[in-house]
Formats: sequence, structure tokens, C-alpha cells
Amino acid sequence: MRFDVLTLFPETFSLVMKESIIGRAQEKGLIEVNAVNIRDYTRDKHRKVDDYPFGGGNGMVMMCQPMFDAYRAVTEGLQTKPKVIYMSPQGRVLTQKVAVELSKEEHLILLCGHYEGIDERIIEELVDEEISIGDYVLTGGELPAMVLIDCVSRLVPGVLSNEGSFSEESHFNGLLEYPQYTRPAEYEGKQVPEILLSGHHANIQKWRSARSLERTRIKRPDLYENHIKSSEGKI
Ligand SMILES: NC(=O)c1ccc(NCc2ccccc2N2CCOCC2)nc1
Repeated sequence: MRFDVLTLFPETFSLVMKESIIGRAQEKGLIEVNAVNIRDYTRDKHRKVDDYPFGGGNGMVMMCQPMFDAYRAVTEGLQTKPKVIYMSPQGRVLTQKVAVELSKEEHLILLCGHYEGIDERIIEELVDEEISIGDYVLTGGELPAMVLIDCVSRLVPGVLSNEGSFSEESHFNGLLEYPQYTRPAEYEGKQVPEILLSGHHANIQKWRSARSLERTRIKRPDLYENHIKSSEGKI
């Protein structure tokens, strides 16, 4: 799976994206993350990427030409046009379900906005979908793009070594994850729940499901409701 990220801060990506799992997945050739500097597609000696908003107002707006030319450079010679996602507070909120959907794509282009946003003609012409990572405002689209790359990449087959695990993970089966413990069995007088040391897998599974349901009901009643609804009608 390939991600082309059009950004004013390409170096931010290479630092974060070459770390840990994403970095290893790139070495294994499972994913590619290519940061494209929009400024490289400017045509003036000041490498101008933004200008004043028509109609007045404070702040600046990202101009069409550098973004269009960066897009054309990235898509030149491609048989199929990749899906273009604009990271924006107005977008569809990224959930695990959306991440699963996006992980089926072969190639994604992510546009990172800055200033007060980008010229609307870029959105009309180039953007297939706007995605938000949550209802809060950031100074730019780079962090949202990295969040999207992380949560989508880990769903690409082969990226996670213990692939089986994420099926039980929080937000995957719609419930929050059960509590996790590791050695030692006692730490400063604090014990690990006995059941987990019993080796009785059926009972451990039952205990874990009960814990997941319980903490989802308490911490995320909205997810709990969905889970109850979706399991109604199932025997
Ligand atoms: N929730 C998210 O996914 C998210 C994404 C981006 C983002 N910021 C970049 C941005 C992108 C598009 C439009 C406006 C802006 N902003 C420019 C600066 O002013 C605030 C709005 N913020 C939050």
C-alpha cells in the first residue's frame, strides 16, 4: 500500500514514519510513505504557496497551482487515479471501521492543509473525501495524516507480526479491550487476577469478555449500545 502525502513539512513525515512498526513495514516493502514538498512545485523565487483570501478576512489560504502541480507529478503515468483524501476538521471522522475500509485501497494521496485552509477549487477538483481525526482544531493536516497512516497501515496484512491479536482489540469488535497483565504475578503486593494464572482458557476467555463488556458499558455507553443492538437477533 502506498501513501503520497502532499505537505509543506515533508521532513516531519520521514522522521515519524521511519520509526517502529511503520518503518519496518516500509523496509519489508508492505507499505510506502512518500512525502512530497508542495513548495517544490512553486514557480516563483520566493516559493510562495499561500496568498490572501478573496473577500478579506485574516490568515492566508493555500494556492491552487503548487498543489495541482504536486498532485499531477505524483499521479503522472498511473493507470488508475488514487483516492485523494483531504485532512480537514470538516471531514468524515476516522474510526476503526473507516480505517478498515481505507486499508483496502492500494494507493492513497493525502493532502495536508495549513494556514486557514486551501483554495476550494483544490477540494472540488482533486479531493475525493475529507477526513477528520476528531472534533478539534490543529495547526495543520500533518498530524492527522500521520494518524491515518498509522491506523490504516497496521491493518495491511503482514505489518503486524501478531495479526490475530487485533481482532480482539479495542474498537475492533466494537468493544473496549479487557485489562492486560504481565509478570510478575505480584508487584508491591498487587496481585494479577487469579483466573489469568489458571491456564483455563475457556474461563479466561469468559472473564475477558465480561471485562470488555463491563468497561465498555461504563466508559463508552455509546459503543455498548451499538454492540447490544448488533448482537440482538444473533443467536
Ligand atoms: N480534526 C482534524 O482532523 C483536523 C485536520 C486539520 C486541521 N488543521 C488544518 C486544516 C485543514 C483544513 C481546513 C482547515 C484547517 N485548519 C487550518 C488552521 O486553522 C484551523 C483549521 N485541524 C484538525
